[in-house]
Amino acid sequence: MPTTAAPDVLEGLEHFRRLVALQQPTWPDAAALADATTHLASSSPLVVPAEADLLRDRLAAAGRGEAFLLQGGDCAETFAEANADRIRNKVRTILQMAVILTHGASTPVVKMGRMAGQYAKPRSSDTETRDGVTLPAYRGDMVNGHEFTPAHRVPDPQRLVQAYDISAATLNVVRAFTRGGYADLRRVHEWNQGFMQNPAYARYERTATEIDRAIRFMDACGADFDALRTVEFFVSHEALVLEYERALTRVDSRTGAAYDTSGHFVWIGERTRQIDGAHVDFLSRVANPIGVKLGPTTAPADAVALVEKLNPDAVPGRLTFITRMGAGRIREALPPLVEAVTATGVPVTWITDAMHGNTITSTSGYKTRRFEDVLDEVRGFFEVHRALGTVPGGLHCELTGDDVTEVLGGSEEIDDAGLALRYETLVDPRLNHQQSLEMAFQVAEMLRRS
Ligand SMILES: O=C[C@H](O)[C@H](O)COP(=O)(O)O
Ligand SMILES: C=C(OP(=O)(O)O)C(=O)O
Repeated sequence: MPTTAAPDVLEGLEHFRRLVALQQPTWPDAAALADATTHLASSSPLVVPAEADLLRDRLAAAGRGEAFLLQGGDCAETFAEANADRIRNKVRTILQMAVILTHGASTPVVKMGRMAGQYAKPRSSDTETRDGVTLPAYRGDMVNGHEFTPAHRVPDPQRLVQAYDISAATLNVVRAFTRGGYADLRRVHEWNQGFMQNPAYARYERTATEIDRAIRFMDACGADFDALRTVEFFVSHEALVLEYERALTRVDSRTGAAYDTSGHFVWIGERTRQIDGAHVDFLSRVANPIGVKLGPTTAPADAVALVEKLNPDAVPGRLTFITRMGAGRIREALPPLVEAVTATGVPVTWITDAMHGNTITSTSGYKTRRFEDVLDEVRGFFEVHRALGTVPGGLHCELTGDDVTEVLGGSEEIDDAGLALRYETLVDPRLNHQQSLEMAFQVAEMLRRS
């Protein structure tokens, strides 16, 4: 990775500091922050530009309807859970969903984790109050600790370094699982082991058997299966804490362009997508494929302005709009945006985040979502694109590979009381392993029809 760059590129990467950056931690110690970012700036990149370029091509294919993006992972990764078992469970869930989608809809699936960097969260409120005590809100392990004590809630810049180190270790495990034989399609049955006792798993098992039979047939015909041993797997996170993203941005000697090497794909959240804000400015200057979340209040003119600023050269795969409207709003809110953006002639990949517009509080007080609402938003997303003749390019989900009980419904019918059994997320509720597979079966049918 090169260290030299045209001065205007480097200067441009600092411009965000003159703009309003929402949702940033209030770091109490400027010198400690400078130490941490200096350390990060001299550390190795987590991903390299060529990988980001490859992903851009894959997302361009998804935007044309020649592939489908599956992006999933925790709402907020935690340092404590960055162990091989949890990482494997997440990777396996995404691989299983991808198999279901590929098999069900005969479409190549681009696999991407919300992983190896998803350590910072925007919050509705800067503070949290419990029993009369008010402390800074938890903003993700990259910023402060979840434990409700004054010491844990103070933003600590050393956490930026820890986030980098743990992301590097996570990526190492992800690369080992996806390239070292675990992801070999011939092991499609093994991924399901121990999960046979409910309808989603039984249905997965039937899919796996069909794939197995096809592979054995091709094997008998003398096909070469080396390509099945590894899968392409990309990592992504919300580019929220700009000190972290800036410190990991490097200039590519091949082209002189800047790349944010903290992940293959980074996105701007619904709360930080202001056209004249720091986040949009910073990501306009890196060459990675990037995303922007669009919520139900997005005006068509806002979406068009984002297209013009973030993809001025109309590069296919450069810009993904991740819509998160809510099941009740998507059918009205999405069409004007798609129409306005389509009229610009700039290629954009549209994907649905059917989680963030559907958050409710259960009667027992848990932040949750109804599986049926999530599914209905995905349905609405497909309907809108089908009606407009545009392409539903992918699915963005908060999910985990574990048997948590955070989202209501699904074939196990998690109810209000059931939420208490294994509610582990630190911020937003995730689909569990089984709900994720159920979702994939439903989406495969929608994709096949579209
Ligand atoms: O996943 C994201 C959350 O919706 C976001 O961080 C806000 O959460 P909050 O409303 O609990 O602060
Ligand atoms: C905060 C998130 O989403 P949004 O910006 O859409 O609210 C998220 O995806 O973690």
